[in-house]
Amino acid sequence: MLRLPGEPDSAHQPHRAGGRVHAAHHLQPGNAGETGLAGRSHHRAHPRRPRPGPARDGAEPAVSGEARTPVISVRGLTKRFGDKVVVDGFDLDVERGQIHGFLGPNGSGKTTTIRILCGLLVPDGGKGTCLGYDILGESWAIKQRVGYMTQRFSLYEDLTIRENLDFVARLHGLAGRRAKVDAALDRLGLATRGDQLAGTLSGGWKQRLALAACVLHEPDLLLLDEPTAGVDPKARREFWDEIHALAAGGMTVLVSTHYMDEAERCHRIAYLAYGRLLAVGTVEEVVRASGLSTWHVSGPEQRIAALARELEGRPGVEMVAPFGATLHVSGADAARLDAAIAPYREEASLAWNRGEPSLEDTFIHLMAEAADNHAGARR
Ligand SMILES: Nc1ncnc2c1ncn2[C@@H]1O[C@H](COP(=O)(O)OP(=O)(O)OP(=O)(O)O)[C@@H](O)[C@H]1O
Repeated sequence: MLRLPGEPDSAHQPHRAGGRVHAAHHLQPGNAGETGLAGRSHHRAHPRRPRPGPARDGAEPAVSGEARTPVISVRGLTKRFGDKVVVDGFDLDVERGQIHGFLGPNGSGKTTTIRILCGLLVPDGGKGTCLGYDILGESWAIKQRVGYMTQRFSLYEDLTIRENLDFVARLHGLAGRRAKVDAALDRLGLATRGDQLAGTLSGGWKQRLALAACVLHEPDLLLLDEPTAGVDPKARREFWDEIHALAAGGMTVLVSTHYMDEAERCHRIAYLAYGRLLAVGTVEEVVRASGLSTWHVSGPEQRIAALARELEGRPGVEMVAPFGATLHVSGADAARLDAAIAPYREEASLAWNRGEPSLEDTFIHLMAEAADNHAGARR
């Protein structure tokens, strides 16, 4: 399916043809329409800009002066589907070479925002730039320089690994196609398995292949929509090592995820709920800004289970979460939380320690606050 620059997205779901899945919107093997339209040789819409120095895993990337130009800078993005506001006054700045995590509950507007950023959806309000191009008027140029990996595996399962990569290279009109495909296979560690059907790969390998396809044209910005959903921990770790290697080479990455360990591997994160940005910053900044206080209490298993029930719902106690034989007890008002647990502090079988709220605690707290604020609001 061809999509013209700036054309609104009418097909949210990929369509099937001849048993193959075609993600109408993807820019990986994906945006066949886009690249097909480009049809021409792969030309850069703008000269490649300087890339920053290597990023350290989990730390701010080492970026110098000019490289600090934002790759994404948007203000007030708004998108409605019918009478439902799914992206609501969204602001974001992402610097070059950063891995920026995008988190939020199902339906919070992450995919919709990603699709606006790469020019596949036209927002109803707001403005901004992506890779220095206007997201409203220059989506065509943005599409050329972005790699977008959709939630659904959208390569051809009945083509081999090599054929898939070759197909993507053709779509992008890449010069030196064979060498680029060989290099991608090498990098993937699949040089000897190029003739294997993509459909026979495990989930983790499929995702790595999809990532390789996404970066074949060396985009400046990589948009990854839940790329490791359902993938086992080892494969997820390898996938993230690859993301870090790409960022160290200067690629900027915006990645949506539901996994807390993945959020912690990002330089910065943004948390959305009901289409609104509720928190943004490093993991430490987001946790600190939540203002949550947390106690960890451990003791005999049965006592801990009973204590969880007793604490649940007490004024000042927002969350009670068991982790094995330890409970994490949190609340936003430290004095009220302390008062709530005071009757139990002297109990001989219990050991109380002040703890750090986890990122998960922080998100649940943010979500609960957002639900309160939005109760009754028309979404
Ligand atoms: N093309 C569309 N037409 C109508 N509604 C849509 C369309 N695309 C998304 N939505 C709705 O917009 C809301 C936000 O969806 P979106 O996919 O952006 O959320 P998400 O945060 O990515 O969710 P998930 O984590 O489940 O992927 C959802 O309620 C979804 O059903």
